[in-house]
Amino acid sequence: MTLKKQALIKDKAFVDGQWISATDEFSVTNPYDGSELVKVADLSPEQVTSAIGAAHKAFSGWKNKTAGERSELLMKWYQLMMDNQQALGELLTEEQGKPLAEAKGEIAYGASFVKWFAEEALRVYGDTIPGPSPDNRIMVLKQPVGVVTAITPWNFPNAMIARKAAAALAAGCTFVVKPASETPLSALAMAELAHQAGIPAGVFNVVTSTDSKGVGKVLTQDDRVRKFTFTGSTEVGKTLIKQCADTVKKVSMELGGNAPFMVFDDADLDAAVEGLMASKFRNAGQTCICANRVLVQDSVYDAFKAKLLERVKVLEMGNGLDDGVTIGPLINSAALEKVAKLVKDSVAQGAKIEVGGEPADDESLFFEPTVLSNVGPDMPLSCNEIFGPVVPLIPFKDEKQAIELANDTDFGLASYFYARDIGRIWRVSEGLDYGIVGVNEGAISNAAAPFGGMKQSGFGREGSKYGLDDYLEIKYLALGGLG
Ligand SMILES: NC(=O)c1ccc[n+]([C@@H]2O[C@H](COP(=O)([O-])OP(=O)(O)OC[C@H]3O[C@@H](n4cnc5c(N)ncnc54)[C@H](O)[C@@H]3O)[C@@H](O)[C@H]2O)c1
Ligand SMILES: O=C[C@H](O)CS(=O)(=O)O
Repeated sequence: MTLKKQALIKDKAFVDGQWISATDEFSVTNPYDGSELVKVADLSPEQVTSAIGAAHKAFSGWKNKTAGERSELLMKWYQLMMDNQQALGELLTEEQGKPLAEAKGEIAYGASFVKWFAEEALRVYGDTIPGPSPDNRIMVLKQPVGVVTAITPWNFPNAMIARKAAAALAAGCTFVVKPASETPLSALAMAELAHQAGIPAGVFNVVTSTDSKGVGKVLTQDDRVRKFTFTGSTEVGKTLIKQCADTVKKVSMELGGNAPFMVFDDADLDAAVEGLMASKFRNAGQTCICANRVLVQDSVYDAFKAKLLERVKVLEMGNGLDDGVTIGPLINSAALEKVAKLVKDSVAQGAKIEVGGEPADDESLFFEPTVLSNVGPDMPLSCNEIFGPVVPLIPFKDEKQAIELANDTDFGLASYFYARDIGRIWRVSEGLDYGIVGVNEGAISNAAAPFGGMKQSGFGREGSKYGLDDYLEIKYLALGGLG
């Protein structure tokens, strides 16, 4: 069923199957021009506690549905998302800024997790294990952990929620999410479609609030919550992990990144350029898996740079709703200032701007698509997650140095390299300390694959057959007296 976009724009939180208001409201704006889209209910921590109560109340009914019943409801949710891909995409572009083609792609990507886990819901298998004696048997049950709470970021306001909620609901858990206050509309539209799919009250709840810290404490410290999952910065993730400790919650963290993108002398340079364009400039560089450091072997450095500059120079900034626009605005002024400072400070240390290098103008949130050469591994652009459309080119001499440079970071989420020698492909793939390695591939996001990081990029995996594990308890039955 296709809805008009207006029917999907919600200004209240969704709790226990009801749209609820609050004493205060906050404004949601379009980052393209700063215009206000809508004012949304600004829930208090007390109201979020009530949302947890609703999820707690709904848990028994939801976990006692059959796997087939949960699967059917998730599949209906999936279909409604796809039926409304255009309207959901437009809504996402307006609140987040990414080009409409990317936004519609995100809707399909988020929906693919709902479909994937609708199918995985039917495969929550246990074990029978040979017993220690003739009258004993060992059995393993897998059961839903219970109430799950989540906090998600603004850069993928649909998919980061779908990736968590679909797994949680498939496992039989109930779910309360606080989306980023920059981009709550996509989450609220998802709630409307969950309701229309017939997902019962209290199973999927969206709490909107600007009180991140106060609401975060509720979502991480309420003892009725058995699992907390977060996607966002490493700094905030560390705080939230600590807040979960007192009630010993299961925790999963999808945090920051600093992805190396390596081009070896045996790479297909045209393919490497296309792979870099796909990875780096998606969402104007505002993704956790964007190529962040581009390491190019000396002998192909100039040829690769020339090919890259040709592609970057034709990128088009503008309103994401307009045809042909490939680069949207950054999310806010703080993000723009951060990117500009990283570039300025790196230039001051010797980096050379080949194209771009500045905010597009004095009023908007656009940063010019940028390439810098002669970037050192210790410069600010190399040591920080850029989160903008900026490519730092870093030369390297050999494979050993490339791997050392790539691993020289506290992060371990995504990495990429282009090479064609099979021995090199195995050596480099096994030598990289990252949860994800793109080999001759710059587009790595897929619901069938285990997404997640190592080191300070977090722990847990989302998507794939592994994605349900974080939402299940393993129960061991020791069966005696069977002789
Ligand atoms: N690993 C992944 O899958 C993934 C995906 C997207 C973004 N990220 C990371 O997220 C960061 C960018 O997103 P962001 O700016 O929204 O991150 P952020 O950590 O600032 O915010 C993420 C969410 O946490 C909330 N929040 C902020 N401070 C909080 C606090 N003290 N207590 C509770 N909640 C709090 C925010 O309101 C938002 O909803 C980048 O580092 C990026 O790499 C990682
Ligand atoms: O920003 C980080 C996201 O996890 C990237 S993706 O949506 O998984 O591709």
